[in-house]
Amino acid sequence: GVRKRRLLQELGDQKIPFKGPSNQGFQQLWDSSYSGLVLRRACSLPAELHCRVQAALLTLRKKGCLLRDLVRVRDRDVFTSVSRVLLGEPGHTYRYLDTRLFAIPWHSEDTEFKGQNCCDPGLRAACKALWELNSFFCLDVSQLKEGDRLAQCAKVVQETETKASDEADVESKHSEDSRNSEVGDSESSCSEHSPPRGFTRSAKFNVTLLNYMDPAAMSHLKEEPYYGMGKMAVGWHHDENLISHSPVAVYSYSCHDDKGKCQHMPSKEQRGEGRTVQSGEGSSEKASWRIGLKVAWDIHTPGLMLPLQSGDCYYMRDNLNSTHQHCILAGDAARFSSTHRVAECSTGTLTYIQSRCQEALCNLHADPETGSHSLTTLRPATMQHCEEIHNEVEFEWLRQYWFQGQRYTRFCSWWSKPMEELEKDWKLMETMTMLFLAKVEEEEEEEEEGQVGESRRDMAETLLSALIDRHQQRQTWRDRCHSSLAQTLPPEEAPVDRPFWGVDDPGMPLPFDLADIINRVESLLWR
Ligand SMILES: O=C(O)CCC(=O)C(=O)O
Ligand SMILES: [Fe+2]
Repeated sequence: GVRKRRLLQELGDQKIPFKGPSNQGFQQLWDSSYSGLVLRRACSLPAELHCRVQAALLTLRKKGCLLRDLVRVRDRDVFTSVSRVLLGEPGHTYRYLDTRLFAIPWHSEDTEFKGQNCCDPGLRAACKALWELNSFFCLDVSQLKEGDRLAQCAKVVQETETKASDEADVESKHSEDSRNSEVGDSESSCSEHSPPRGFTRSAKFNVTLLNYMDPAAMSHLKEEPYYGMGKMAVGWHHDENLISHSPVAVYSYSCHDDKGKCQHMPSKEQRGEGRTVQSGEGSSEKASWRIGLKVAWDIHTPGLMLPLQSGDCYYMRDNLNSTHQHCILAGDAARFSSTHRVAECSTGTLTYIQSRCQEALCNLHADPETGSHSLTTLRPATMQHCEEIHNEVEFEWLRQYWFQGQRYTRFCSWWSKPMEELEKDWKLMETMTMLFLAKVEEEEEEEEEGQVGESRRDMAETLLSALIDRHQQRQTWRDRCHSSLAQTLPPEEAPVDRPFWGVDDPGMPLPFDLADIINRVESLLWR
């Protein structure tokens, strides 16, 4: 907000310079200020992998899995301009812009045997292809060395300089690249004792966030404001929710018109870097997609702009993501990207939240005879812990999940059962809060006026702060669900405000609206 405004003010009408491959000093700039960026040209990936991945992306589009997210940016609801879907390790989630995405599990070799039937064979095959790409990236990133990076950089310049050259020239470079990418070859140049500078520890990418956008279908794309790089598909940002210093690997696929055909090697007319490039027959080339990079909060270092051909990959290594921002500049063709990440999942997996629920429910005792419930302890610290878990499961899981409508159950039922179970646990926690409240109010009656017991005050305060938090967050989710943007969604994608129940629902221990209860507990504390 403020920092950004100040930067734009300082800049006035001027633009900061940036360099692309055709500019003098591009390579030096890359080496000096963007050394964490690595480009892997399409030709250094196995051809079958390209074919499977590209077919998978088209399948996911055909099935309608890619959807725009209704995220929150500075307290405002906005749709992302790209459509997305998350794939990843079973039970993993990825949180960005106040939105938790739930991964469709990629069906790797080992999970296949467990006979899961959560999605149809076509979708399963697509997920598996992206898992294979993920495995390729895990290995490739861990093998990257300074030498490789420089070799790759040299090629960018080389290829740009010879852009007007014929196919034969490109063919020869392809074979050069595949030699370089052989494991044995690169191992021999590396001493085991001293990993070269810039060496990245082996990365285990646990999710990939897929992006898709067809610029032709977008009525308005923002202009890149600082450098004048052109129309942005994704504005300047750091990737959120990652293990610090972990790499990000991106596969870029721009699909040119003949659909379904595997085009991992860009044809001649697809290699241009911008509209300015003209090819032989007088037909103007299509503008390519580009990635923009800038040093965060710096208006002196020139920006870097890197055109991507279909099938190209890039890595953001080391701390590039934290020291720099990146944006995606739209080309003419529709484009997919698969962005592989090491998500920070300490509080973001299904097993994590399930075990949290178990912790809370330890404090709830069910009488085996009557089935009636009671609390095991009333210690404020324990109760606070339980109420926090209650809020966590409600707002970080249930409401996040249902806010995204039926989108998960439509394609893949993997999350359905776990979500039902989490909701059952949550409902037991509603019972716990009800019992806790009853205790706080009952002891009130037993005590003499004017004498407020310390422990009761503690209990009431603990309860009150959890209830206020819950009340406010329920309101925020109600607002998000009923926003004018949410109304524009078709029924199957529309946000669902769940859990929600009416005032006279006999199955629920407490009302949805907590205003009355909050008032009661507050007035009890004021005595
Ligand atoms: O599409 C890309 O190349 C990267 C998109 C991106 O920056 C993101 O999804 O965070
Ligand atoms: Fe990003």
